[in-house]
Amino acid sequence: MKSYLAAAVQMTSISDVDKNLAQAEDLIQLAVNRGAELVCLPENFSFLGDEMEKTKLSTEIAEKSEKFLITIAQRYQILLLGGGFPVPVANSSNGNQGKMYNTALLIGREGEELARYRKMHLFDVNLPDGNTYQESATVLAGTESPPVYVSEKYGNLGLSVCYDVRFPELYRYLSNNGANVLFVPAAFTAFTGKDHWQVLLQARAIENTSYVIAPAQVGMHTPRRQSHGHAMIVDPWGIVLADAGDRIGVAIAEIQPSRIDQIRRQMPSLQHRTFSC
Ligand SMILES: O=C(O)CNC(=O)[C@H](CS)NC(=O)CCC(=O)C(=O)O
Repeated sequence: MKSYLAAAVQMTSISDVDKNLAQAEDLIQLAVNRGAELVCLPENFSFLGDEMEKTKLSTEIAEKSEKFLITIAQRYQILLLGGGFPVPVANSSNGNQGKMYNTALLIGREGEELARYRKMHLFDVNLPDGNTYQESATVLAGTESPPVYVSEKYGNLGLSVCYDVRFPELYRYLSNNGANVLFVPAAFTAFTGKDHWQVLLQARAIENTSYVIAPAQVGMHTPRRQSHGHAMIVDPWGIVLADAGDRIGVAIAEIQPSRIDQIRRQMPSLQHRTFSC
């Protein structure tokens, strides 16, 4: 496997799907012009706004998001991760009427679906800044373990979404299943992000001796909702290779398979595990 460039996109999504997809394409084009072969979009890339509006529009958002990912992956001949968008729950029964899965989708260069993951951990948290988040009001938690897409060319790509990053067992599962590049697409809050975001990403990278690619939302989405930004790529030693800061843009870094092998030799902690819970 040769080295290649990966990009973590940082954008400010709002409640206008077409505008968001146009912004996403601009940033993808920027990344491709700089040589990226794997491009990752954050959670809520196609819609970030009122939860009720999201529920109402979920069929349209899902269709437009999937079509966009397929078209753009083919157009630019890249691997493209859509880091999270709502997909209505099929055959919903009893309490699940009208709910959706927060879905991440990885698409290949020919527009083929490579992996799909439904966010397992839902963000139901009251923050001290007065904001309350109740993701489970509109979203159903996924019940299938996250996938690892095994690729000769790009490494073994493990999927996750945002709040999942606080649950190290999910990433241990991914690395147990061969993952050495971990995706953490996010819309982290400004409040939690300033203290937790980078630390959590570096921890997941170090403890799994894996690359972490973390695209992010940034700035104000609604008058009350602000995201932390700092889309980044972390190497398997925990070093931040690229950080998009607090503006719209892309974080680009080289993924080197030889570096994964080298660090796993230098720090063989994955081989020294004795404890299982
Ligand atoms: O609210 C929306 O509009 C869309 N949903 C999200 O952005 C998701 C679920 S609420 N956000 C997170 O998971 C933030 C996690 C986080 O910030 C942390 O773990 O600290």
